[in-house]
Amino acid sequence: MHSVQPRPASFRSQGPLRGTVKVPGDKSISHRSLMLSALAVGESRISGLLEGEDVLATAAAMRAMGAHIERTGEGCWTVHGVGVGGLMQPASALDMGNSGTSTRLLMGLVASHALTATFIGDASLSKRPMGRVINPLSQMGAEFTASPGGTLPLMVRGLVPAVPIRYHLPVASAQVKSAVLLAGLNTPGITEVIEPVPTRDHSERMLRGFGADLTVEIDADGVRHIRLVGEAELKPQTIDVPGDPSSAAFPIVAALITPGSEVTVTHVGMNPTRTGIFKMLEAMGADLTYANEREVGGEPVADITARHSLLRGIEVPPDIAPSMIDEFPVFFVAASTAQGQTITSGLDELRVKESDRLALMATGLKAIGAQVEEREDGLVIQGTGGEPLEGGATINSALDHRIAMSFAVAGQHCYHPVTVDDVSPIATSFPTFEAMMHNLQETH
Ligand SMILES: O=C(O)C1=C[C@@H](OP(=O)(O)O)[C@@H](O)[C@H](O)C1
Ligand SMILES: C=C(OP(=O)(O)O)C(=O)O
Repeated sequence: MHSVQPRPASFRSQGPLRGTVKVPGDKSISHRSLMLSALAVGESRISGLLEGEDVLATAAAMRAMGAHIERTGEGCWTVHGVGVGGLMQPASALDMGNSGTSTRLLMGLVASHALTATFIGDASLSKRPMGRVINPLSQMGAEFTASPGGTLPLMVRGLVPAVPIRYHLPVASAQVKSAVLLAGLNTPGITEVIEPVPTRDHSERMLRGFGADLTVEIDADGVRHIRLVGEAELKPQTIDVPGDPSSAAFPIVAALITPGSEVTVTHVGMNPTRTGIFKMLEAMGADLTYANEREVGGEPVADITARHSLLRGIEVPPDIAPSMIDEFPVFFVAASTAQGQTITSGLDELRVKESDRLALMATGLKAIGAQVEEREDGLVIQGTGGEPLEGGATINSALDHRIAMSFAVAGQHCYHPVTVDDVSPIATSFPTFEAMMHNLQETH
């Protein structure tokens, strides 16, 4: 896990950003590829795995529950799975670090296995709500002892056989959806998740890729009914993890707001449940072009080129939020230097991420001179019309990698340097971020 000592860093405007970069593998796909490989019988091979702390926490947990997981080269891993139903009692508490995805998805896996596991995490993760997965998993028969407010540390005792459920998602969350589906893997009968607003569908795609019997039906109201036949047998796979669009958003926004910039990010995942950020930036007038569009391991991929653009403020439709949920912090940075007003709403979920991302972004952006109104469920931002922001402040990033990276990007287009109080959490999702930003400044 990242260092206990905070590591502050300053980010300043250093002229145009130019060059071609590759961002690390998709975090969501990386977690799932380790989990499903660990449940297949035989050897799976993964390339392009994100070697960030969140994913390493998943790898350590799957090892602690019996899978053989080995790193064979940069981003290359082999996994010998134990089979669905074969997870073993871990010898000690599973340390999830900063990772909500690891925690919630693994709670699902444990819920239908004959074992008891304790989940612990860092100060940020220990504040995040787990009731949203405890509820459906309790209906399936798992037992929980959680800290007050349904938080970590918590203990899960799985039930075998678990009880299949039909679960209406009360919140648009791919983590909740995935927790229930993963619990359904070792549950007799059909586990169904009903999803009124689509969220990232990597679990569905990958479960099918591993040979699970999973169907998705979209009814007349556009509601998705995801049905998984339990007691599945998963077959080992070879997985090439595409680059993470959530990580690509940082150099792309940096290029869009910094005059004279042109940056290409190669091999970016373009799954339509993830590309809301690019659509919204384009709606603001961003010059984005896509090349080399192809499919990699069941996921669409492209190379994206971003050129400096004068962005115009927009109203973001709330139903697009799940497809850009992690990109709002950096999107707010883009809005702060756009022409006119950007209005966002329906973003209550941002208050329960690694930090309260609405509050932290509003406070931080105001501190560097942006005009921001914080509302209950969104921000309203009056942009500078392309002028740099003032900068010259130290930002509280509250153990949140995306807040830290967003203000690093903001620093590219400020009159005075922006200091981020602690950049060490960036290693949870994007260990090469600082080096990449440096390269984009140096290649010209
Ligand atoms: O399923 C996933 O891999 C994720 C789902 C999202 O969380 P929610 O399900 O809480 O929206 C996202 O914010 C997180 O970074 C990764
Ligand atoms: C919310 C995030 O991750 P997690 O929920 O896995 O901690 C994120 O990466 O922005």
